[in-house]
Amino acid sequence: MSLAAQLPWLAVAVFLIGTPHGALDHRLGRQLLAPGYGRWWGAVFVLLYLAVSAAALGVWLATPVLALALFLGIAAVHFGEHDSPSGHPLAIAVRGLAGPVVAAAAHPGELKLVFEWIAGEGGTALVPWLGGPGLLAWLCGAAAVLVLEPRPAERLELVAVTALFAFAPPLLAFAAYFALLHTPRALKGSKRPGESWSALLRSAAPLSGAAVLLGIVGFLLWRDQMAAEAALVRTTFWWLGALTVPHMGLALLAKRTSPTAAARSAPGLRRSAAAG
Ligand SMILES: CC1=C(/C=C/C(C)=C/C=C/C(C)=C/C=O)C(C)(C)CCC1
Repeated sequence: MSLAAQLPWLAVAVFLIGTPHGALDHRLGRQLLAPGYGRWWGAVFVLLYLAVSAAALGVWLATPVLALALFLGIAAVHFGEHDSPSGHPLAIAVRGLAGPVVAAAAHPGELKLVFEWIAGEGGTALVPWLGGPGLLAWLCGAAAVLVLEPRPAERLELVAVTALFAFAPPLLAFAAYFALLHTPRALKGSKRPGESWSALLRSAAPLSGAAVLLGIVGFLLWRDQMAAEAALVRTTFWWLGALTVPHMGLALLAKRTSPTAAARSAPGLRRSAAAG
């Protein structure tokens, strides 16, 4: 499948299906901020969230290659925490890095082009690192997880995700992983006891709309400077990067102040908190 043909899938997976799972952050924000700021908690939340996102965007603008490397690392922790039930650091690293490392080994040419779109020409230099030494280290870690992990479902999921990134082209593989595995699981973990799916999605609607609007603005700004394909891919991953930083920071803060409250809003943390 050509890169251009993968783009609609990427856009649907990220902006339509994936957005609501981050757009529930205001619930955690309220728990954290309402006791101190009363009815002003919403304004404080929006200001802090935007400030952290803007700082993350600043890193993308100032040093895109470093930002891409950091993004891959941060995302690995995010995905690994959500998707490895054991909560063990090795399992987290192996699950979280499966996509970048396997895609770099199996589809180096295509990934180089995608990284060039995201971070400029320098971005391509990350691919041989990921697909060479990265792959070797990852294979050792994955072998250890497969031997030591007692849950067949976790072993099977690791094999399935590896196969997905090995056989499907990178952007399509990411779209499938994000829309079919990561987002449903994260949304399910955010559901409060007794809450219906429609109530959950209604609660995510305002911030989802705002976030998608930001994405559209980003795309229109980049579109003047590069081809539409590159603008869409750059916007998508910069946008994900800018929103993932406050999203994870909030979950971390909540975990420190109240592990049970955090567990209700962030499924990855529930597992880690439960694990210790
Ligand atoms: C750029 C890129 C990749 C990495 C994507 C990442 C790291 C996404 C992170 C998303 C997050 C953190 C979402 C939060 O909800 C892949 C899959 C290696 C291959 C295709 C190009």
